[in-house]
Amino acid sequence: GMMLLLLIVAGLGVVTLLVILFAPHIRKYAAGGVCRSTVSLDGKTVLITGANTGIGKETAMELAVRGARVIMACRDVDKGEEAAASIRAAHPETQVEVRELDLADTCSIRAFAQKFLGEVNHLHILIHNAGVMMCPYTKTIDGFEMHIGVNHLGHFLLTSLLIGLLKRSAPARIVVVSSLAHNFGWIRFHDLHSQGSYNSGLAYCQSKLANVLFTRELARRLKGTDVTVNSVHPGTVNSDLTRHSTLMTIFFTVFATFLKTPREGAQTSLYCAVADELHSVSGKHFSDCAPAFVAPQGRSEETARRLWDVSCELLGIEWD
Ligand SMILES: NC(=O)c1ccc[n+]([C@@H]2O[C@H](COP(=O)([O-])OP(=O)(O)OC[C@H]3O[C@@H](n4cnc5c(N)ncnc54)[C@H](O)[C@@H]3O)[C@@H](O)[C@H]2O)c1
Repeated sequence: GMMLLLLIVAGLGVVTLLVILFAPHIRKYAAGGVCRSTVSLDGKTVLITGANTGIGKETAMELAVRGARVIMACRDVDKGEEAAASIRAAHPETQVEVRELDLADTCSIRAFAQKFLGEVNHLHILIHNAGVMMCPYTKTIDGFEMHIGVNHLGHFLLTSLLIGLLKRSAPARIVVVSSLAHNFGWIRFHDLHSQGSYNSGLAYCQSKLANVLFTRELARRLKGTDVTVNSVHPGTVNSDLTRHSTLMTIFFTVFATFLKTPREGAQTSLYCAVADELHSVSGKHFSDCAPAFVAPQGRSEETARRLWDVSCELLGIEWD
């Protein structure tokens, strides 16, 4: 017994030593791709959802530094203003503005869009970044399950309201922040809102698969418009996304060295938003600033069309 304990302790010691020794290499690997484009965004307008924290805030800052007017659409305006102030403090020349948008409320989305359309003449880059992960079972104001409601349906409605403006501003790009988690999801058409049974992890995966399918179908419909749309896996990023799950929070804290920083996590969104070589690439999925694997269920045109129709029906909109 004593011998075994000693062996375990020694083993753990060796592993710890190796991790410490190789930490810089692990960091380098975890950091993943970097957006190397130097494109300037002077005169361009960018809209990004959930921009007051994590990946969204870093994405907003970088695009603003490149000269764009960046509109940060946030559920909590005070937190949004705080984030905007910290961006301005670090980069006084930037143009960042905050607007209220709650993706869990279609009235808020419509009010936001109406105001936005009255305020801006162009929209060149739209980034669907906001997301909720593994929250307890909750419904949006409109009665949608929170993950599918915010991560997919909210962004679906927002896009439908701004698509005319994007087309008029072409060339324009849409970036949908999905996840590797889409691999573990499937669209439960018989119970999209998990009323029968709820698993917060699966509900998240379903919504991130919906992001991939939406990207695919929207790209098909936008052919010939010079508006492109691509989806992104940002990497495993040390952010507040895990706030609803104690287990995930512990996991993310323990393995922090293996994770990307929000700044590193923003690179693939930035790449899809600005890289010259992607000017006519649409309907694709990216990770580490490179094309990435899409699960078979994310490649099904049939599922993508069906989800499109169901989404229109749930939102009470016509969009063809
Ligand atoms: N962190 C990761 O490891 C990881 C991995 C894969 C994908 N992602 C995706 O990246 C995106 C950004 O996540 P993050 O890691 O920066 O986490 P985060 O929690 O810091 O950012 C999410 C943002 O979405 C906003 N949001 C949530 N509900 C909203 C609502 N109803 N209306 C408006 N805004 C709302 C939050 O306020 C927050 O600002 C998410 O879509 C997430 O699914 C993250």
